[in-house]
Amino acid sequence: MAKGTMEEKEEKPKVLFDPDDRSAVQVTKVGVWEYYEDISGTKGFAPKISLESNALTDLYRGRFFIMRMVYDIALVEGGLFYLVSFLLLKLLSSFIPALGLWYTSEFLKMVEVAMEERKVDKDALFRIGAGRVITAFMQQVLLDSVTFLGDRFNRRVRDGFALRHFQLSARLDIPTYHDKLHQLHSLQYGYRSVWAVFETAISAISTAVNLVAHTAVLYRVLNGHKEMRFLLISGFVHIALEVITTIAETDAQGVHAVKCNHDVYIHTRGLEDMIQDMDYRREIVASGLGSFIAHKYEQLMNSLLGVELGVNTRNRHNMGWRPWLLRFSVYARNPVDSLSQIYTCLQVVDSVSSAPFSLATLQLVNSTVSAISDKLFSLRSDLESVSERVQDIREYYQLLETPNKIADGSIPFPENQRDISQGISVEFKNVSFAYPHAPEKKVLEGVSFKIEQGQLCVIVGENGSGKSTILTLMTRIYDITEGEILLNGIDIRKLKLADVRSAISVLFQDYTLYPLSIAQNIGYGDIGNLEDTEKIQEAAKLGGADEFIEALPHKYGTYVDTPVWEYSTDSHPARGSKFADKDIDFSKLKLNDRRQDLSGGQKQRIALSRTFMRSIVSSDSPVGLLLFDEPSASLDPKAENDLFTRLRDLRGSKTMVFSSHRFGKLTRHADLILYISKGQVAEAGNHNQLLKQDGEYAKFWNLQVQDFLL
Ligand SMILES: Nc1ncnc2c1ncn2[C@@H]1O[C@H](COP(=O)(O)OP(=O)(O)OP(=O)(O)O)[C@@H](O)[C@H]1O
Repeated sequence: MAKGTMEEKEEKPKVLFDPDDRSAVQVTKVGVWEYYEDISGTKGFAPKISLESNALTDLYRGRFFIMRMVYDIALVEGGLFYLVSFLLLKLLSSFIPALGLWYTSEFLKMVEVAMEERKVDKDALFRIGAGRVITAFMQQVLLDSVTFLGDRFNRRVRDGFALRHFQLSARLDIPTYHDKLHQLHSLQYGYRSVWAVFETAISAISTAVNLVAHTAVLYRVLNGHKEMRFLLISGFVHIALEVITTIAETDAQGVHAVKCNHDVYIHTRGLEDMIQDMDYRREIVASGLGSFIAHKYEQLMNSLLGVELGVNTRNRHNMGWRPWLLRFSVYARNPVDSLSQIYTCLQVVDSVSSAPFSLATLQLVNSTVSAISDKLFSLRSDLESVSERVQDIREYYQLLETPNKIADGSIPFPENQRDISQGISVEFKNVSFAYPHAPEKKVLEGVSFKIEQGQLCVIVGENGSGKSTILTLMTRIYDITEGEILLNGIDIRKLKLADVRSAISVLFQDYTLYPLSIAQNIGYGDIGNLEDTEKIQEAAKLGGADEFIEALPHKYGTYVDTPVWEYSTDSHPARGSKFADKDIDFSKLKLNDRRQDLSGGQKQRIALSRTFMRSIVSSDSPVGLLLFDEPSASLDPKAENDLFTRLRDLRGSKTMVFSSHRFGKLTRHADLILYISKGQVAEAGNHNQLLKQDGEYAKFWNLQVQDFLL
C-alpha cells in the first residue's frame, strides 16, 4: 500500500511566485495580513490555502493516503473487529430514516382513507404502527451503539497512531529532526486528524447510502403520479439553487500565501509568547519587566482595536461572478417554490374526478425532497472536511517515511568485539565542515590528525574555535562536508551507525538531564543495567554525585525536572486557595515534592555519572572511545582534579578525548594535544613538544600557570 505514495513524493520543479508581478499576483491587505493570490492561472502552484474549491480533486489525490489510513486503522489492536462493526452499524443506521419516512407516509395514507371511508384495515394499521415503533427504536439503538463503539475505537486508533508518532520522533537524527521540527509538531494534529477523517469518511458513505434510500422512497411514491413531476422538478431546482448559493458563498478563490508586516501586531504576539513561555520568565522576573510588559501589551492591543488580526483565507477576493450568482439563487428560490405550488394547485382544481394524489403523498414528497436536500449538504460538507484533513494525513504519512539525513553504513563495528577494550583509533583526513543550517560558514577547514588506539588526546583552543564540533563529528551526528573521518582505519560513513554509537561514549558540553529520576538519569547511560541500583550507585560515586544524592530527601528518586505536574487549587491562579470560603493548606499532600532544583555542579556530576555508567562501570562495556567536552566546566578545582585523575585511572587502554579550556594537569598526561584555532589545527604534539614550540599552546599554558600562582 505504501508504494502508492511514491507518485505523491516526487518533487516537481518549483514555479517562482513573484509577488512584484502584478499581472500574475494579486495582493490584498486585510487587517494586519497581506494575502497573496495567483491570478495568472499558472499551473504548478502549490495548493491554495483555502482548499474548499478543490475538495474532490484533493480527495482523489489523497486516495492512497486514505486507503493506507484505513489499512493502518485495521491494524491497530482489535482494529479489524471495530472497523467492520462500525461500518456495518453506520450503514444500517443510514437506511433507517428513509424507512421511517416510508412508514410515516403509509400511516398518513391510512388516516386519509379512514377519514374518507370511515373504516380502517386494522391488521395493516398494526403492521405500520409496529414498523414505526421498531424503526424509531432501532434508530436509537444504532445511534447508541455507534457512539459506544466509536468511543472505544477512537481511543485505540488515537493510541496506535500516537505510538507511531513517538516512534518516528525517536528515530530521526539531528539534521532531519531539525528540518522537520515544525512538521513534527503540526503532525501531532495530523495523527489526531486520523479519527476525524475516518469518522467523517464513514459518515459521507452513510450519507450517500441515505441519499440513495431516500431517492428510492421517492421513486416508489411517485411511480404512477405523473402529475407530481412538476412538483418534484421544482423541488430539485430548489436544491440546485441552494447548492449554488453555498458554492457562491464559500468557493471564493483561495490565497497562496499570507504575510504579516505589521510591527505592532508582531510585537503583541512576541509579548504573549514571552509571558506564556517559561523559558523567558527568569529574565523577565530578574529584570522586573512584568508590569511594563503588561502595560505595553494593553497599549499595543488598544492601538489594534477594530483591526482584523486573524488570518481568513475564506471568502477572500476575486468574487467576480459569484455575488451575482449568489443574489440570483437567493431571489429565485421563492418564486420557483411558489410557481410549483400554484401549478400543483391548478392541477387539483382541473382534475375532473378526485385529486390526482393524496395529501399524504404530497407531504411525503415534500419531506423526502427536503431530506435529500439536507443530505446533499451534509455530504458536501463531509467531503470538504475530509479533503481538508487529507492534507494532514498526507503529511503524516510522508513524514513517517522520512529517511534520516545521516545514511546508515553497512560494516559492523568493531569487526572484532574484543578489540574494543584496546580503544579505537580516530583519524581526521583533511576534514572541512559547515553546520547544515549555516552552510556558508565553514566551522572546520582542512583538519587532519590521528589519535592512535588507547591514546589520551586533549583538544584545546579559544572559544568558538571548533573543539566541540570535532567531538560531535566523531559520533557522526552530522556528516562532514569534505574529507574523511576514519575509525580504526574505516570511513565512519561506511560503518553501521548503531555500532558506532554504542562504541563511543560522549559527554557534551551542553549536556542535558532527562526529565526522569536521578537513578534513571544515570541508568540510561547503560540501558542494559537500567534497573541495577548497585551499578547506578557505583557510577554516582565515580561521578562524585553520590554524597549529595544521598542527602536529598528522595535520594535517587529525586527529579530534576518532573514530567508530571501535580496540582492543587493553590497552584490554579483562577481559583485561588479558597474553597467554600476556607483557606486550604495543601502542604501535607506534598505535591511535586520529588522535584528538586540542583546546582550546575551537581547537575554536571549526574551527567558525569551517566558517562561512567555507560563506559566504565560495566566490565563488558562495548565502549572503546570516550569523548568529554568540557566535563569540568561547573566543577570546583578540587573536584576537577579528582575527576581527571579518576578518569585517567579508570579508562584502562580505551581511547579518551577531552575538549577543555581549563586543562590543569591533564595535558601533561596527554599523548596528543591539538591546539585548534579558527577551525584549523594550529599546533599538535605532546605537552613538552608544544612548550618547546613556544606557540599558542605555550602561551595558553603559561597564562593558566600564572593564574594558579597568583
Ligand atoms: N549547531 C550549530 N549550528 C550552527 N553553528 C554552530 C553550531 N554549533 C556551533 N556552531 C558554530 O561553530 C563554531 C565552532 O563552535 P564549537 O562549539 O565547535 O566551538 P568550541 O571551540 O567548542 O567553543 P567553546 O570553547 O566556546 O565551547 C562557532 O562559531 C559556533 O558558533
